[in-house]
Amino acid sequence: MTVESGKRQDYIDWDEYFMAVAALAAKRSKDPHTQVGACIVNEQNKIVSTGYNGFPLGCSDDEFPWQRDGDFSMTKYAYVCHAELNAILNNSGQNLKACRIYVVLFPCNECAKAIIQTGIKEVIYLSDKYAKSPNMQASRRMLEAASVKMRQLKVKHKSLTVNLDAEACE
Ligand SMILES: Nc1ccn([C@H]2C[C@H](O)[C@@H](COP(=O)(O)O)O2)c(=O)n1
Ligand SMILES: [Zn+2]
Repeated sequence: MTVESGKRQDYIDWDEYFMAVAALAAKRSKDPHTQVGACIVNEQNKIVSTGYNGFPLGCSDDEFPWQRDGDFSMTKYAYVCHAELNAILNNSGQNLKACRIYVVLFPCNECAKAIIQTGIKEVIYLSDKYAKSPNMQASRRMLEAASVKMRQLKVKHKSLTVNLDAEACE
């Protein structure tokens, strides 16, 4: 491989770039246990939308519960809008047909339905920590039946640092 042009060699590839954008979106999540981000990309490798898990508009992060256990209506599970659904809903009216979705955690069954119905053709995920749960199994079953590709991303760069110090850019 020639490096005669002097081109940088340790740049991130498209998959890592879009997954890093998803991971950055996850940093906006207020969920104390699991922060998920998603990034939707079109066939031209342009970002169409991003999202992270959080409560719907008008549902205060300080008033609604972040608990995982107890009565359903007293847990976050009754209220949280998942990263993938937020990314789908945040898109400003573009057709998502043939897009890819990069997501930090494998999509649940409800998000899988939305992914399929919008025409997204590929799910690229990092973690599959809930793979054994019935809702992830249902999700996989639906995505398979709908011929949505699924791929766990194996990255070259496990950690990327973003420097927001203005002086570091000089
Ligand atoms: N693919 C996924 C899976 C989960 N989420 C959200 C829903 C919750 O806010 C959190 C999971 O919480 P845990 O049960 O791990 O305490 O992640 C999502 O946005 N997308
Ligand atoms: Zn979901």
